[in-house]
Amino acid sequence: MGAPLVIAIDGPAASGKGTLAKRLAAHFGLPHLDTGLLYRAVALALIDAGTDLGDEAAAARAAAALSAEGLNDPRLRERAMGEAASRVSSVPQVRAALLSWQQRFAGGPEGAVLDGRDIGTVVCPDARVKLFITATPEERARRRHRELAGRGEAAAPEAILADIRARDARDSSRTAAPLKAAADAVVLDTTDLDADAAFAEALALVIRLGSL
Ligand SMILES: Nc1ncnc2c1ncn2[C@@H]1O[C@H](COP(=O)(O)OP(=O)(O)O)[C@@H](O)[C@H]1O
Ligand SMILES: Nc1ccn([C@@H]2O[C@H](COP(=O)(O)OP(=O)(O)O)[C@@H](O)[C@H]2O)c(=O)n1
Repeated sequence: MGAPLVIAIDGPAASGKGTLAKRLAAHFGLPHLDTGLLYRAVALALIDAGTDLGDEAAAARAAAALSAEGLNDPRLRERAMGEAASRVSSVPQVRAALLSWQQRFAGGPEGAVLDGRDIGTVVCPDARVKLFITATPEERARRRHRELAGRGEAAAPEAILADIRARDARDSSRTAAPLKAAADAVVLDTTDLDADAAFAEALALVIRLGSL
């Protein structure tokens, strides 16, 4: 078996990083972790317990108690959960509790594909391949709107754009592991690429950067 292939994929909301991560993982036969689900699950645990999302100690306890089964709840994909996850994810104790989980996942013998906000900067700083996926806020809002509508969750497109802008601002400005491209990440702007074209570009980058 060759050296493990760890692929770190970061980027803002609805940039397409999860779609790419899933397809790359399938292509290379690697396990995939959508790390946003961990933060969404912490937020959902607080909501289900009727606890204020601003209660940092409760958020840290929920992060420490997280179980893999909790990540299958379909409510995690709801629109409000992205915003709630963004709030709890700025708590350093929450991030610390989830870090070892993510690093254990990435440390398997074949490697792994992880997508999130701080994979290339904090979780897997030694990843062989780091991609930072972007698209304009308007295009990301269009994608998220289509996705939510497809699942029967209707919302005004302008409200989704406002969500995306607010989340970008919060995720980029927080002190703990802010959203940003690692210095050695390659940026892929998918604004004018459909999902297949984005995958073709990402695959070519992984092959080149990973010397595969
Ligand atoms: N390049 C693309 N062009 C158009 N739609 C896309 C593209 N990439 C992903 N999508 C769609 O946009 C939505 C958000 O993609 P997703 O991968 O979940 O983004 P993220 O993980 O960055 O939040 C999904 O419905 C997905 O199918
Ligand atoms: N590695 C990560 C992943 C997500 N998050 C947080 O969790 C929120 C939800 O992430 P997500 O990836 O599920 O959201 P989308 O990009 O799919 O909308 C983000 O807005 C971040 O605040 C994070 O801080 N670090």
